Amino acid sequence: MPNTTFQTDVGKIKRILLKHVKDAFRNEQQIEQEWKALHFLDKPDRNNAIREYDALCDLLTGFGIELEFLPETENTTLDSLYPRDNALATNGGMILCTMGKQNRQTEPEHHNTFYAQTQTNVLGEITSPGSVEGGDVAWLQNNVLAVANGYRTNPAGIAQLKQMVSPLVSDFIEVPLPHFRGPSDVFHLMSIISPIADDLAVVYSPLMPVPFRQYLLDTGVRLVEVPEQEYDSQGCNVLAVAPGVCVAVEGNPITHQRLLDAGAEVHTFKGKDICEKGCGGPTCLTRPLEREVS
Ligand SMILES: NC(=O)NCCC[C@H](N)C(=O)O
Repeated sequence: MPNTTFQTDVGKIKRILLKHVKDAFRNEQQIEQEWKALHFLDKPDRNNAIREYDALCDLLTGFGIELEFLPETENTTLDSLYPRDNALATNGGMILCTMGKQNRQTEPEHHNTFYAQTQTNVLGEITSPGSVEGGDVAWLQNNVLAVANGYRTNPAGIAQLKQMVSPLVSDFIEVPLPHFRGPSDVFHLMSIISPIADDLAVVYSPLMPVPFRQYLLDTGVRLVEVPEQEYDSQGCNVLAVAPGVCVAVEGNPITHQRLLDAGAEVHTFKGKDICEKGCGGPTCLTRPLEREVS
């Protein structure tokens, strides 16, 4: 029997937490009121977003993944579509985040309710003034946790996280992020890397700190480079549903071909209204809860 683990971003996903777009984008009025303030690139079309989201759910179900859904909530914004950012998965339990983006502060409490209802263990919570967003945290091979230091995840949050996970990890790597487009932009660790298998990752090298990129190479990770023209269309944000098996948003043909050339399997979905406009790819849309050790 394969073992379950929470400390990988590439093991075969057994159970995943989502927030359906019909519940995150509750109605036209909410979309109209929020999209500019949240820095969406354009106003989402709710009906098309629902079609795209249902197709993504079908794709995930096709891999035998058990889907769980956060409920509709009055006090969350369009950004609650991206539950990866609200919580981290560890073998000691889930860690609730404190969001760096002010308009997302209420999202983690709904994860807490869900975890209580489903008897999912919670290890702890990042508390203010610390902030950590799940998109800034990735598991690498050999139980190494990489955490970005940027506009969404700050040193106080990193210190809390480090203390919480120290008995669970073999190493804890801090990755300083550049300013790039500034604090209003969404720029996470997973904007520059998506682990695909223990020895394979999709990366956007122009924005990677050299020591982090070198660490990956030194530990035997092959890098699939995202070209500049596919960065804004979430080319670098790819969800591994099993080692070497990827789910990616349509429209990044160069990255996808490079993944195929590296021996990966690529499954695409349409993400104009659920990915591109809100600046969140498939890793952001999903909070894997359990994976299998490969
Ligand atoms: N992990 C991610 O990259 N999440 C994307 C979140 C997008 C959302 N519009 C945000 O600004 O937080």
